[in-house]
Amino acid sequence: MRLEDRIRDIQDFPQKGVLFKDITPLLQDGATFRAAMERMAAHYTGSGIQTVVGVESRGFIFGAPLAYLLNCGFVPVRKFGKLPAPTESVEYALEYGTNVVEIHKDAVKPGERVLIVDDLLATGGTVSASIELVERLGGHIAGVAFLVELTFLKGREKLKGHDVFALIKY
Ligand SMILES: O=P(O)(O)OC[C@H]1O[C@H](OP(=O)(O)OP(=O)(O)O)[C@H](O)[C@@H]1O
Ligand SMILES: Nc1ncnc2[nH]cnc12
Repeated sequence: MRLEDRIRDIQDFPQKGVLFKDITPLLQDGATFRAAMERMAAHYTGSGIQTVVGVESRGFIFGAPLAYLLNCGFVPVRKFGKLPAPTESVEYALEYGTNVVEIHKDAVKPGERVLIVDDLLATGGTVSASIELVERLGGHIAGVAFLVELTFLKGREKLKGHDVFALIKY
């Protein structure tokens, strides 16, 4: 099964010049969504991941089932102002704009082996901010996983020293 057959290109979304990779057709097809989750989980079986961190909002779609398959807890990294308890915050730049992400201060314990998950790696700003949040709490980044990597945006260069895995590369 070719996962990329169920990812569609939308030109000039959300702004002119951006070729948007739309993952909704993949999610819509149960067999393809399951195959994607099982392939991602297989990559981390036996790697000792203790917690999966998913990045709002598309990272939640992949992070929660991955945590379930790996028998781990799930921790949300959320956009500014959404988490109710005390948080750490980091500002970052996106392919289109800037944003702030947050994590609950008590969400990760020092030394915990954390896997960060998002749907897509573009410039790497979002995931770098998420790594910083986890590291401020003393967590160990055991891996960073994506459904899609846009290699031409060179986000991987921002993630040097980390184990980066993507199921589909463009
Ligand atoms: O590598 P980067 O350049 O940081 O871009 C990748 C990020 O951009 C998208 O999220 P977006 O902020 O559009 O939010 P969404 O998940 O709520 O759609 C995507 O889901 C990643 O989180
Ligand atoms: N080109 C793109 N397609 C889908 N999601 C994105 N997030 C950042 N850049 C993106």
